[in-house]
Order: sequence, then structure tokens, then C-alpha cells
Amino acid sequence: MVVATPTPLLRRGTKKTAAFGVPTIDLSEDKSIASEMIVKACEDYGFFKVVNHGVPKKVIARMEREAVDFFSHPIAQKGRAGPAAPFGYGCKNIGFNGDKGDLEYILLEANPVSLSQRAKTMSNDPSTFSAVTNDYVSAVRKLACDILELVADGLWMENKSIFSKLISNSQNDSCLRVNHYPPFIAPNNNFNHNDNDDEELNNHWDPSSELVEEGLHISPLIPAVGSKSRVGFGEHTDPQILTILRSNDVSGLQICSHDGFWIPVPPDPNEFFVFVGDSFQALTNGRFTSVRHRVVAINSWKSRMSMMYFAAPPLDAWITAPPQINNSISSNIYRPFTWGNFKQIVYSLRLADSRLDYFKNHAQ
Ligand SMILES: C=C1C[C@]23C[C@@]1(O)CC[C@H]2[C@@]12CC[C@H](O)[C@@](C)(C(=O)O1)[C@H]2[C@@H]3C(=O)O
Ligand SMILES: O=C(O)CCC(=O)C(=O)O
Ligand SMILES: [Fe+2]
Repeated sequence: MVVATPTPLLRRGTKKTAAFGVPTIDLSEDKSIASEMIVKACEDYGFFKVVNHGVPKKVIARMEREAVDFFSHPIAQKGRAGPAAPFGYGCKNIGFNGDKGDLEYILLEANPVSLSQRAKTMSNDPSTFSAVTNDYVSAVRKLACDILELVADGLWMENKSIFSKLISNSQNDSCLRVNHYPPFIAPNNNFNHNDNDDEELNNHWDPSSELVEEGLHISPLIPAVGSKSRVGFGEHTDPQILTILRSNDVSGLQICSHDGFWIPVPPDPNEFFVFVGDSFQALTNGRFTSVRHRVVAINSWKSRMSMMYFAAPPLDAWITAPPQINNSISSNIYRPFTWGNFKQIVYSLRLADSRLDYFKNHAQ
């Protein structure tokens, strides 16, 4: 595992970024080593990369091709997938409470019935679209389950499927998101991607005017007048248990360290990045921390495309730490809640809000 101590260069709201070796877990390693390393990464960062993950390259490549094809269509056609409410096609608006980002996206329920319905509005070849998406979802769900079983092992839980069973349940509420960020070239070519002025978002990109000739690679550049940086996806934590992210080779993702520094994560199209979500923080009584992250536009002629599988339990599943979780805190930080209760709060709040605070026990 490569873990360099982050150099404290970029505090939230200040100007610089930190150097960081992303904790990397090789899933072909001995199980006891991998499980110990995963637990450590979840405790220290709430974030890590997995290699030798077992997701076939072909499954990833086919999913990427479908997504590239979808975003290459004119806006009127993409809009047929329905406004993101929350599922469907969205452009710039995120959620229902006024958050905006410089991206377009699709958000899909990750179950075969919903995927086959939605595919009819998303592709000229719906059966291929739903087959490809289902294959991708099954492969990343298996990866998420493998990781959760390793976590249970690393935490010395008797029941190794105590966490994975929540997301392998047939009623799981997991979803799949594909984000597409426009290319960004700073004015006068003096863009410093370490800059962190959270300037007003520029709304110059209009996907309806985009001329995509070769997949996502050729798009007319919309000059970023008067701005040195653009927020692609504002800072937040993911509400679910675990997020499995894969992106193309365009950078932009940053994670926030415990001491408030923004750390750029170099993209790696062959591997997956894993984020601890709010629900996992609650399930481990705060032993793991859900990691704050964001996407900031980086000087690039190419658009960034990322796919996130958000692993969530059924709506009626209780999120509460099992008694065997031992950390330095003896009482429960959070009162028990169902995933359905939590989702309601999530959707009533803004992207950057700390939703778990609403479930804190009063004594805390
Ligand atoms: C502003 C919002 C969008 C979001 C729901 C929320 O009210 C707050 C959390 C957001 C988030 C972040 C992680 C995932 O991308 C997402 C699908 C999720 O579960 O929570 C989004 C929600 C969304 O875009 O619908
Ligand atoms: O697009 C990315 O790389 C990350 C997006 C993200 O964090 C999200 O959709 O929740
Ligand atoms: Fe996220």
C-alpha cells in the first residue's frame, strides 16, 4: 500500500492542494492483509483504490461505450430519459434544492426491471443498453460485496456478510450515476489547477450546441470567461454505504482530508476508487468517516466521464452499528434510522450539508 503523508497545502477555502499517495489495495493479496489494509484506509481516509478488482475490462469498456453514445446525442434526445427527479437525465441541476454543477448526467436505479424500462428512453438499442448496464451493475455490486466482506473480516465480525447482505438483498436501493463534464480551458491558458477560489459557476457550456465527432473527445470549447476554475460537482459526502467510482483518464476529482485539505486524485481508468458513505460511518459508529469530495474542472481538451455505483440497502433496512463494532466511543453516536428515513433527510438538504448530524444522539 502506498500512503504518503498528505502535504498540507490546500485547506478548504484556501489556495493550494496536497500531494498524496492514494491508499491502494490489491485484491489478489492474501485476504487477511487486504482486509487489514481496507479497514485502515476506511479509518484514515474513507477512501482508497482497488487493483486486481476482478471486474472484466470488457464489461467496463462496453458500459463506457454506451454512456459515450448516450451523451453524444442532441439534448432533445437525451431529455427523453426524463428529467432527473431524481432518476433520468440531468444537466447542471443537482437534486431539488438549488445545487448546480458544470456537468450533465444520468442517474439510474440499479435493478434489472427499472433499467430495462429506462433503457427504452435512452438508447436506439434498448436491449443492448440494459444488458450492458446490468452486467456492469452486477460486476461492481460483486466488487462492493467482496470489499464489505473484507471489512467485516478486518473488523473481526463473526458474521462476514453483516454488511454485504445489506446491498446483495434483492430489495437494495442502489443506483448508478454517469457524470459527463465538459472540457475546460482556462482563459489565457494560465489556469492553475491548484487554485481553489470557489468562484461563481460559469454557465457557458451548452450540451445542446455540442458537436461530438469522436465519442467525447472533440467538443467545441466554451471559453471560461472571467474564471480560473469551475465547480464540476460541488463538495459533499455520499449518503449510501459504499461508492465504487471509475472514470476515464481526465482528472478533476479531489478528496478532503480530515484536516481540511483538498487532495487531487489522479485518474486511473483501469482501476476503481472506493468511498465510505454516510451510512457506513453510522454502521461503524463513526470508526469510518464518509469522505468529502468534489470535482473541479481541470485544464483539459477532453471531457471527464465518471461512473459511480452507489451501494445502498433496502429502504426499510436499519442503519445502526452492530454491538461488535469496537471503537474508542462506547455509546452509539447516532440513533438507529432506516435507509428510507435517511434518504428523506438527504433529499430535503443541500449537496454540501452534513446529514448525519440530524441523527446524532443528544448526549453526543
Ligand atoms: C442535492 C442533492 C443531490 C443528491 C441528493 C441531494 O439532496 C443531496 C445528496 C446528493 C447525492 C450525492 C451523491 C450521489 O450523487 C446522489 C445520487 C446521492 O445519493 O446523494 C446525489 C443526489 C442526487 O443527485 O439525486
Ligand atoms: O464525477 C465524479 O468523479 C464524482 C461525482 C460524485 O462524487 C457523485 O456523483 O456523487
Ligand atoms: Fe459523490
